Amino acid sequence: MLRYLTAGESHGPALMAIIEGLPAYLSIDNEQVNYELWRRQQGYGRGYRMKIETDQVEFTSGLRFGKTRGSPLSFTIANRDYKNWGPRMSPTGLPPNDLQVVTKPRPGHADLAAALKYDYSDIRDALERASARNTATLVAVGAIARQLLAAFHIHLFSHIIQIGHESVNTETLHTMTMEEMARLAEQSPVRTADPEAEKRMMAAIDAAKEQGNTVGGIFEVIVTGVPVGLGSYAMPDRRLDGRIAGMLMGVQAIKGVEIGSGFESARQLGSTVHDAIYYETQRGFYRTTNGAGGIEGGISNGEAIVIRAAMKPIPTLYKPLPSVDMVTKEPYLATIERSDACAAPAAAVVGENAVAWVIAEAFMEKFGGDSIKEVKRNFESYLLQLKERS
Ligand SMILES: Cc1cc2nc3c(=O)[nH]c(=O)nc-3n(C[C@H](O)[C@H](O)[C@H](O)COP(=O)(O)O)c2cc1C
Ligand SMILES: C=C(O[C@@H]1CC(C(=O)O)=C[C@@H](OP(=O)(O)O)[C@H]1O)C(=O)O
Repeated sequence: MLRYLTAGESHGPALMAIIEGLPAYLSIDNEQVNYELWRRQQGYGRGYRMKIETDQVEFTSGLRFGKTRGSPLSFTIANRDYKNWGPRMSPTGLPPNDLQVVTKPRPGHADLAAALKYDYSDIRDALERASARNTATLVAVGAIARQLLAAFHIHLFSHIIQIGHESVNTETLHTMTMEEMARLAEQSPVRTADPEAEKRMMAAIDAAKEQGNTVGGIFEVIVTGVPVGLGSYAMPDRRLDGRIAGMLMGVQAIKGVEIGSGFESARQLGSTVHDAIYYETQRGFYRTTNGAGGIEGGISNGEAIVIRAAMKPIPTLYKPLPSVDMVTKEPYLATIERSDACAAPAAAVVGENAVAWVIAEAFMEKFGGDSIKEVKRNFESYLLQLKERS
């Protein structure tokens, strides 16, 4: 069983994670992990904080000479901004005399609900962990899972399909191969594969920013090379679609997830939605469409897994919505705080790595072994079983 746990506050000394259950002798390239962390920090619309941070993973256990040893793997990612917060975020000691507690909750953030739930007198105790800063650890965890998947030719990419009202032209995307889409998205400041839409999307972000506003978006994650058979219909919590959706909804500001034709499938007739099954001796079973998005009955069906997630606009607004001070109960207009105007391109990278984790978990459940050699043996034996049926 593969599992992980993360810890860390946004302006505390560091973020950290422990991963347990990786097979021994899996090669881990720390530069690959750093590359994913770098990708998460990019994206048009990000705020000043991203200029302060240069996220880098520092492994502290579980790796020797770049290979896992079957023991828990742990790492930290330093918060460079901590030096600017020092005593105000010190894990030990007393609060400084000049500490200003936060009592003004931002609509759309965790502030009010969390302060009431945990009985906090300082909203900072909520926002530090609620902050999407910790998506850095999630990305690093996913980047490690991704290296396991790559050993079995499973790959992922993501691209933005909508920012505010501006969406990609699906006709344009249909003329491209997945490799082209991935390459174009990688080069785009908003991570979209449609160069025409890119201009409109950047303008939408600029317009929101100028108005002291924020804007959300939709990203798509595509996973290729997943064999038939990950996940199960046997119990709801074993369904691959449910696990992917749960993981993505676990990311800050993600408010909707769909697999394949998703919400659109509710508007279409069954004959349009479902993917006909064909057979040829050379190819075995195959489909010519993928409305199911690669998952049927909670099980991967061998097609590419296609997932979309919707991100709401960032809650911290330069022109804030009305809210009430938790102590005085008086209405206030919040003081201006630095913030992202749009973080959907960054969220796409988070989504991609978060999905990698879920696929790796399901993969290890099916083919799990204590060494990478054992996992490969299990995997290859299953491929032979599939071949016998085709
Ligand atoms: C990559 C990323 C960056 C974010 N940046 C900010 C930000 O700068 N300011 C902000 O108020 N919220 C930001 N958010 C969103 C908040 O973290 C999120 O809305 C908040 O934790 C409340 O959770 P909820 O939206 O899931 O209800 C960001 C989210 C992500 C995924
Ligand atoms: C730090 C990150 O994102 C942060 C997420 C975030 C929030 O409220 O979610 C608020 C902002 O934090 P700060 O107030 O320190 O600028 C973002 O910068 C990051 O992505 O690494």
